[in-house]
Amino acid sequence: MEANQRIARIAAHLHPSNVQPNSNDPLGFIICYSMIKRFGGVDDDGVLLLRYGVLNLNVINGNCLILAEMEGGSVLEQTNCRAKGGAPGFKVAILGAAGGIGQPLAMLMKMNPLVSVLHLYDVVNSPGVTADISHMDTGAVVRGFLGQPQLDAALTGMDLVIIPAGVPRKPGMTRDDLFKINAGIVKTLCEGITRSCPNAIVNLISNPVNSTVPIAAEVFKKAGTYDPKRLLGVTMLDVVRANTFVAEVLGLDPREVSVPVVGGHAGVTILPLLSQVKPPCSFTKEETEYLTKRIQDGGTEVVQAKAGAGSATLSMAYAAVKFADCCLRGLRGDAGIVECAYVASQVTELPFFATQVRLGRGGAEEIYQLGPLNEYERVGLEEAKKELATSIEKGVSFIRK
Ligand SMILES: NC(=O)C1=CN([C@@H]2O[C@H](COP(=O)(O)OP(=O)(O)OC[C@H]3O[C@@H](n4cnc5c(N)ncnc54)[C@H](O)[C@@H]3O)[C@@H](O)[C@H]2O)C=CC1
Ligand SMILES: O=C([O-])CC(=O)C(=O)O
Repeated sequence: MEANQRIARIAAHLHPSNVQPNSNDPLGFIICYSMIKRFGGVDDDGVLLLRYGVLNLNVINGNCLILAEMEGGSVLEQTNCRAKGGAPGFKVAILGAAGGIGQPLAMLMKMNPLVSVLHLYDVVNSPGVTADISHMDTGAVVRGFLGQPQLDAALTGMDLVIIPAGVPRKPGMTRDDLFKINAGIVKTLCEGITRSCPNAIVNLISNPVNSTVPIAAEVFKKAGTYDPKRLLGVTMLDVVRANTFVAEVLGLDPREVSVPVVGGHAGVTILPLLSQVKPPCSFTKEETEYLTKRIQDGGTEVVQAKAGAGSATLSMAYAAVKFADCCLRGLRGDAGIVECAYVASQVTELPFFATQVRLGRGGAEEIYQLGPLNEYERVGLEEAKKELATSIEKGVSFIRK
């Protein structure tokens, strides 16, 4: 029997969750190691013993094997397949999965019933995080990917890519101070997306979001894969904070409060629209000033409290999952999902702006206008736009230069 026929026969006997096509080789398959063992095991020389005969395999330590080009020596690669799933759902990749945000985000996404496959990519420690999270008895299959050579494999076939990769702030820094390092990281990761999953929804967390989203857009434009509806800067943490702080002032449960936060994600560009809070309410001048400042400085509050050990990670992971879940429900076709995000926009004269958007199968399918603003918010809007314009231009010229 031809080697490829034998591989196909092995594959045919496995549950679909244990076998998938190898995107690098049309005749190859990726098969879970545990299944290989069930079919007879691999001896010390890497010979796979099967009912159907013997395949010579070059085993690389790991849990998952890629079978390809079986004649004239085999090619196997590790992809760290640990769990089995098979439930219908979406394929999600987290880039920067071993970081302060990445780890709790990965854990929470593993708990999300809409996720069937979870790819965890980082340049360090992703095998450890993957092994750890893969023991959770939830449905999603988890696979780990380490370092740039595995970026494309991490991204292949993904429906949603969440990016918390990059350095965080230390006290005294602005988010813009992170541009130098994070701009290049975001560029590299987005280039991977253009190659491996150009139709995926992208949730960009890496700071400075006001600039990294324009960077991503330029990378996608350059590759001819740009769909503005599918690129979303994550500003959900501003909304989460606003809901919490407003609820404190009003003496309400934060889950009952909804505050639109528009503009961008840094300092004065974070503009909470307190005149549009639900349930409808009013604030004194002092309350308005206190709340606006606290929401705008929420990130700095955490950076200072962590005193050099990074910025918000746990609340950010919570916010990222809340937002990702909305994106997945939108992809599923659920109606009426509206959240704030930093997107390509015509709401103001700026090319990017955060507002409420309706999430659907295509991503941000509808972008809502700002609605009526009071005088305090109109002044804030002008200030926000000035700073945003500079940050957007900085991101665009990073790629165009
Ligand atoms: N949008 C938002 O609301 C928020 C954004 N952030 C931002 O998120 C980013 C990550 O923050 P943390 O998780 O606290 O930082 P962290 O340093 O704990 O984790 C970052 C991870 O990114 C990885 N990484 C670095 N270069 C990479 C590359 N080229 N490819 C893949 N992974 C790479 C690192 O190895 C590390 O595991 C920061 O830029 C931070 O400012 C943080 C909080 C809120
Ligand atoms: O403040 C930071 O550097 C991290 C961040 O974006 C936030 O917590 O909102």
